Amino acid sequence: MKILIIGTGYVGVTTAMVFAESGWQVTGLDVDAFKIERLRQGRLHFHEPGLEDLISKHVRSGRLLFTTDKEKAIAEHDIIFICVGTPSQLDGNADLRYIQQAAEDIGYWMNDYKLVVTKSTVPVGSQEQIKTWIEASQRVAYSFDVASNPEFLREGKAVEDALRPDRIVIGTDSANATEQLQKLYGAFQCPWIVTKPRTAELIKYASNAFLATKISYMNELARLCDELEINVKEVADGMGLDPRIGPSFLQAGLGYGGSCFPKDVSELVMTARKHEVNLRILDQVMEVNCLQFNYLLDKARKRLGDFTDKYIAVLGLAFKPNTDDIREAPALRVIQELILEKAKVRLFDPIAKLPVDVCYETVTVCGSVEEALQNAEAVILCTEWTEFGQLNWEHLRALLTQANFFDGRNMMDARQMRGIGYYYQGIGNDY
Ligand SMILES: NC(=O)c1ccc[n+]([C@@H]2O[C@H](COP(=O)([O-])OP(=O)(O)OC[C@H]3O[C@@H](n4cnc5c(N)ncnc54)[C@H](O)[C@@H]3O)[C@@H](O)[C@H]2O)c1
Ligand SMILES: O=c1ccn([C@@H]2O[C@H](COP(=O)(O)OP(=O)(O)O[C@H]3O[C@H](CO)[C@@H](O)[C@H](O)[C@H]3O)[C@@H](O)[C@H]2O)c(=O)[nH]1
Repeated sequence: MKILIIGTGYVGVTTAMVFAESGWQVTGLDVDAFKIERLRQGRLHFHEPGLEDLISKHVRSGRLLFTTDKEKAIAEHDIIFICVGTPSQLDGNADLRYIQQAAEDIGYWMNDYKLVVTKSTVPVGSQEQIKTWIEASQRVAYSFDVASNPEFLREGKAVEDALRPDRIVIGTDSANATEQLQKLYGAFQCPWIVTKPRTAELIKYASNAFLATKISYMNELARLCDELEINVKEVADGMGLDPRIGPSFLQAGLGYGGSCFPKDVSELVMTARKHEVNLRILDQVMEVNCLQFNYLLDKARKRLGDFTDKYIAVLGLAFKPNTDDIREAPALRVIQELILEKAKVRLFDPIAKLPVDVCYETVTVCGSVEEALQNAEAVILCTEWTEFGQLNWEHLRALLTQANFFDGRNMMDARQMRGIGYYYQGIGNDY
C-alpha cells in the first residue's frame, strides 16, 4: 500500500512520519511549494520536538517523498489521507474550502479505486459531503471509499501522541476500508473503535469540547479561589487524585488557545444549533475563555493604574510551550489589549514569532528575557516555557523599574516571588 498525505502541516507531517516509521512508502502533497521544498531537505517548516530527525531519516532512506504535483501523487497512491486545515469562519462554522478542494482534486485525478481517509477535524456529516464532492468532480466513475480517522495529537507532544495513541477511531460503512486501515495500523497496541462516520466525527469534537470545559471550569474556580484565599493548584491536585476526574487539564490560566479548541468548540455549538439543540454549557465555556485574559489584565490595571506609556514585558507568545504555533494564542489578546491601552510592549518567546505582516509600532520583539525586562514596570507571563521557571528571578529584578509579576500560567510560587521582592499575582495562585 502506498500512502498519500494531502496537507503537510502539523498533522500531515506527523502522520507521514508515523506511517513511514511503520515501514510504509509515504508521499506528502501540499499546495505550498516553500513547505515542500524544506520537507524534501528533511527540514520542518514549524517547530515540533523530535519530529525533524524522524522526517529527515525517512527522506534520506527514500521512504518519505514530498511533492506539489497533484496529478501524479493522486494517480500513484491507493490510500489518501486528507490533513488540510479546517479553520473557523467568522460566524463560528468550520470553513471546509480546503477539504472541498482536496476532495475535488482527488475526484478529478483519480485513475482507479481509492480509499480516502479524513484526518482533518470535520463537522458531523462531512463524509457524505466529501463523497458528493469527489463524485461531482470525477471524469470517469471509478469506485472509492471514504473513511473518517480523526487525529488526537497535541502540538508540542505530537511525536509521542502519534506513535503511541490512546485510541484509533475509524468511521466508515465500508468493510474494505476497515480492513485496509486495520492493516495500515496493524502494529499499534491501543483500543480500536470502528463505528459510523458521523460517530467518529462527533467523538473528535466531543473530546476537544470536554477538555475545553475542564479548563473553563478550573478558570472559573480560580476566581473563587482568589476570593476565598485558596490556591487553585492545590484544589486541582486534590481533585485530580480521583480517578473519575484525573489530573490533566485542570490547570487554570489565561484560557485555552491554539488551532483546535476555540474553533472546535465553536463548530460543535453551531452543529447543535442547526439541529435546534442548545449546548448551553459550551456557550459558557467559550464565554469564560473569552474573558479570562482580561481577568489577569484587571489585576495589572489595579496595580499600575493604567498602561499608558508603560513598558510591559510579555513573556511567551505561543499558545502553549514547545510549539511555535500562535493561532488563537491568549498572548495575542493580551498584546492587543496592551496596544489599545497605549502600553509599550516588550515581547519575548524562545521560538514563536509574530507574523511579519503584524508590525505594531509599540511592540518590540526582544531576543532574550533580559532584553524584554529592561525598564519594564510589569512582567506578564503568557506561556509556561520551562526556561522561564528556571531563571534567577531575584537577579533579574534589578532590570525592572517596578517588580510587578502577573503570572498567566501560575508557573511561579507566590510566596517565593514575594520573598524576593516581587508584587506577584497569578490566577487563583496568590495564596
Ligand atoms: N494541529 C493540531 O494539533 C491538530 C491535531 C488534531 C487534528 N487537527 C486537525 O487537522 C487538520 C490540519 O491541522 P494542521 O494544524 O495540521 O493544519 P495546518 O494549517 O498546519 O496544515 C494544513 C496544510 O494543508 C495545506 N493545504 C491546504 N489545502 C490544500 C490542498 N487542496 N492540497 C494540498 N495541501 C493543501 C496547507 O498548505 C497546509 O500546509 C485540521 O482540521 C485540524 O483541526 C489538528
Ligand atoms: O490544564 C490545561 C490544559 C491546557 N490548557 C490550554 O489549552 C490549550 C490547548 O492545549 P493542548 O490541548 O495541550 O494543545 P493542542 O495541541 O491544542 O491539543 C488539543 O487539540 C488537538 C487538536 O484537535 C487535539 O488533537 C488534542 O487532543 C487536544 O489536546 C492551550 O492554550 C493550553 O495552554 C490550559 O489552559 N489548561
